[in-house]
Amino acid sequence: MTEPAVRWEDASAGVMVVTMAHGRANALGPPILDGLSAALDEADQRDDVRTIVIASAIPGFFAAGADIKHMSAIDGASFAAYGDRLRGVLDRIAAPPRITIAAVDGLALGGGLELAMAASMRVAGTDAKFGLPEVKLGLIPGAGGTQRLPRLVGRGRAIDIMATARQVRAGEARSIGLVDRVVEAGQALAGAVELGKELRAFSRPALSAVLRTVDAAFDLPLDEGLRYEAAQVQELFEHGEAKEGLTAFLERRSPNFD
Ligand SMILES: CCCCCCCCCCCCC/C=C/C(=O)SCCNC(=O)CCNC(=O)[C@H](O)C(C)(C)COP(=O)(O)OP(=O)(O)OC[C@H]1O[C@@H](n2cnc3c(N)ncnc32)[C@H](O)[C@@H]1OP(=O)(O)O
Repeated sequence: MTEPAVRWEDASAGVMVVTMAHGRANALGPPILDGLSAALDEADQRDDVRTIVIASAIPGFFAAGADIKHMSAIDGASFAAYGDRLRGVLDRIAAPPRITIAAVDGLALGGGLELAMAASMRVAGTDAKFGLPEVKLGLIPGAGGTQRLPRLVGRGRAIDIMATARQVRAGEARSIGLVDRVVEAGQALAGAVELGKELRAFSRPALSAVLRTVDAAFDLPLDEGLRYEAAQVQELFEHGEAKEGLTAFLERRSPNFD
């Protein structure tokens, strides 16, 4: 029996670990997209899943990008349909309410980096390398890379990385904002689960509001963004868990967030 391209398991503290294991490079073809979709469906049906960690079991690879073997064999209509499918899965990973964390050891290239950038945060081992080498194929990133990379690292660095097709090592990725935490080689999954467990102590509505308001900062003019932030914090104060958080502080105890 062939191993599933994607499997998932609970890691306690509301963390679900989704692991990709397809072929030699986790090329993002239908098996991985079907698996990621199924894992997200499972998480959507469970109220106890607060954080999703996405990792790879393939040595040396997080994911090497969209499946070139498939791409070379399809027509424009299929390319468009698959692109919509791939972007749809990544948009689900990016969307609140859950925090998603990409655990990257090895290579995250093309769609593999786009997958990692769709996550809320990225934890990388020192062996991780990142790149958007699509220009080598006569393409550009087509699953959010041209939109999410500049938001993370700025216009100039994004053009540099995409135009040179170069690989960015973990240390540089951390220094330019592409990666949030760097851990020892091979320890990205452990580091990402640890980060997910840290978040368990905090209010889920507040964490979800962090995602929504930060994303709004890129989509709204400042004055509208400030109004959106004000509305979100008011909502949390009146209908969220702020009363419990504020009371717990005054009573010098840990808050009991749901
Ligand atoms: C119905 C499905 C349709 C899918 C079509 C997708 C449409 C998508 C539309 C939207 C997206 C468009 C924008 C494009 C996004 C992309 O991601 S394009 C791909 C970007 N990635 C790359 O260019 C990386 C390509 N790989 C490499 O450069 C090298 O493999 C490596 C990563 C540097 C590793 O080199 P090395 O260590 O020498 O190992 P290899 O022998 O090269 O590779 C090991 C095996 O893995 C296979 N492989 C590697 N990458 C891919 C890939 N992206 N797709 C498919 N297969 C890949 C490689 O062929 C080897 O396989 P075997 O020969 O069978 O061992």
